Amino acid sequence: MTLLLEQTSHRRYNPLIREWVLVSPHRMQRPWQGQMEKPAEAQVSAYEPECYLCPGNRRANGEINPTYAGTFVFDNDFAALRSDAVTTERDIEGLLRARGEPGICRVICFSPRHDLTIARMSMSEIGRVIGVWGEQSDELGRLEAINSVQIFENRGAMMGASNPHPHCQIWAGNSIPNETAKEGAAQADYQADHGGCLLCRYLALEEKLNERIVYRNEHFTVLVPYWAVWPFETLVLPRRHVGALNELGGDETMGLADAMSRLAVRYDNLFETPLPYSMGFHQKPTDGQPHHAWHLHAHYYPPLLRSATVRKFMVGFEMLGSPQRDITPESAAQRLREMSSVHYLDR
Ligand SMILES: O=C1CCN([C@@H]2O[C@H](COP(=O)(O)O)[C@@H](O)[C@H]2O)C(=O)N1
Repeated sequence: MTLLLEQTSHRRYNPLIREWVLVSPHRMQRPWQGQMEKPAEAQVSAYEPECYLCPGNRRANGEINPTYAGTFVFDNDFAALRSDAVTTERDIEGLLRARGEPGICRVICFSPRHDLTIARMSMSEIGRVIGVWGEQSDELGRLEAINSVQIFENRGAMMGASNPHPHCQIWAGNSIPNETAKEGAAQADYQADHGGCLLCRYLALEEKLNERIVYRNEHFTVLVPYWAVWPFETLVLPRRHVGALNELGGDETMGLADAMSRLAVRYDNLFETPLPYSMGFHQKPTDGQPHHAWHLHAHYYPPLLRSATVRKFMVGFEMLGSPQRDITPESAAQRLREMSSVHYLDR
């Protein structure tokens, strides 16, 4: 019996970064005697006296947080990018190259409540966070030295979050980072070669095939991309061709809030644990170019593979060859679709 291509080891192409992923659907049965992760606990107290992000508390640099009632934005006390970095360059024989990278890093607390997460916040609370993302992107993007605004959330200690208080980060820099540059070039080339938007065409194809859709509303679609690398990786796409968060209309903002909430609830229900992930928005660069081809989107990269304690590692072949995944994107999407829309803590 001849196997279908997707039933045995095969590669899938990611047109956004123009790289290949190895898919091994037959591999999930392998025994695991490796590392077992400590499952994340749902936070139970709405206020933690020792939390650097809770309202009214002292941060590590000695500053006192305001007793904020909604969101709270502050410049990162330990910023990875500094606004006083010089933009000189060094080039030794074209092999040793360096250049200064000025920028601004900020932290956005989603809520004064230490125990909330996107999965547990109300639509209006999430909508307010999205509004702040748009305002911050607009403010930072207008600065001469800023050409890229990267908003991202590391959720859970497993994904490097240094604090469980609901928050995210913004790194706004002078240069366009690697992944953003790759995706921008692929979208621009696709537009030039095919006369349309890569992600508009991809979304239309996925909705026609209906094999990897997780959730959709009038304005946003959540799907497991055909080329997904992380087991339950998802892509969140606006249905309208829009390039940045600050271009979303009011209904679209609430549509994004709905999509993020529904996805986060399904994620937590997957292994009945607050699912760790790193997520972020890819918006068009703020370098003053029009970037007509750019289609705003969010990537979610959760590391857990089979349970609350077994994660996927990107090591070995993934570091030396190409990313590899076991379960197929289609089966991951089906698992997420089947999850209840009621959070397991509300049952
Ligand atoms: O007092 C503090 C604690 C944490 N932070 C900053 O908050 C950020 C928390 O984000 P992460 O959980 O993704 O690490 C982190 O970058 C850290 O530098 C402060 O700026 N001040």
